[in-house]
Amino acid sequence: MAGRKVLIIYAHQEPKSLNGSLKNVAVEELGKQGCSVTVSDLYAMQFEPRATRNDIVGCLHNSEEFNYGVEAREAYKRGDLSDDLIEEQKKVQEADLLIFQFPLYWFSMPAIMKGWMDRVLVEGFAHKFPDCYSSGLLKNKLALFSFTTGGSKEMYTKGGISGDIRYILWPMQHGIMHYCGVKVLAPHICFAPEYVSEENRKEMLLVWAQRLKTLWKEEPINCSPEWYFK
Ligand SMILES: Cc1cc2nc3c(=O)[nH]c(=O)nc-3n(C[C@H](O)[C@H](O)[C@H](O)COP(=O)(O)OP(=O)(O)OC[C@H]3O[C@@H](n4cnc5c(N)ncnc54)[C@H](O)[C@@H]3O)c2cc1C
Ligand SMILES: [Zn+2]
Repeated sequence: MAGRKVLIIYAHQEPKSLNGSLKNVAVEELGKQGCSVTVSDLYAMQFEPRATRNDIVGCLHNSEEFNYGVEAREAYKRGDLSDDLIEEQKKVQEADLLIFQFPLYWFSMPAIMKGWMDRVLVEGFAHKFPDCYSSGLLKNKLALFSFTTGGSKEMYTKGGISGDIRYILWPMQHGIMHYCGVKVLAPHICFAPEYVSEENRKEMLLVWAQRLKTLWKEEPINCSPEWYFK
């Protein structure tokens, strides 16, 4: 929808990958709609995934015993987080929609993206207990997890060898985004792109472009345990 702001957090090393193409499709389609689209290309940025002392500029709140969560929270209050974190938080703050685009790594997101979650979603910025879930500090935003797999759709079913794909989404969608108050749109999954024909892959990109055309009319999922485990 024209005027909406979208942040794509993208984790793939290779621009020619299917993930790269899916990211390009989103940039193009949302751009056509008049959205302003920003991409955090994590590998290209050489984004630091480790949560360390380096994230805090200047003196520590407690220099005797380092506690990352406490130090990040206090540094956020003082405006003393490292520049890369301040930059990412600004992008998140401005966005109406966050799209996470990545290949599934060990039933999860790649470490570089998990590092983005660990470092950017600081207490005081994204959540502050009891301001979590429906009152999380990033409420009024939407998130969408768009990813590719090695395994087939059949493998990722309840009776399948890998179990329902929704089990994998619980930590990412509920544990991270919902915890921070973000409403979650249905995930977009391209199963096993390496093992299908070129034609099928082109179809996957078309389906994604098609979905994006009416994305702003979608209702968020009911992000509760039942959605994942019933
Ligand atoms: C460390 C690690 C852990 C993993 N863990 C898991 C796991 O737990 N579960 C699981 O299921 N999988 C797992 N995988 C597999 C991984 O999820 C898949 O390899 C990945 O999702 C495939 O996506 P890709 O973008 O990298 O594919 P690519 O190999 O980049 O893309 C597939 C093909 O699409 C082609 N392509 C790109 N653009 C277009 C276009 N516009 N039109 C047509 N074709 C195009 C590319 O050229 C390529 O030939 C793991 C992989 C690694 C490395
Ligand atoms: Zn939830």
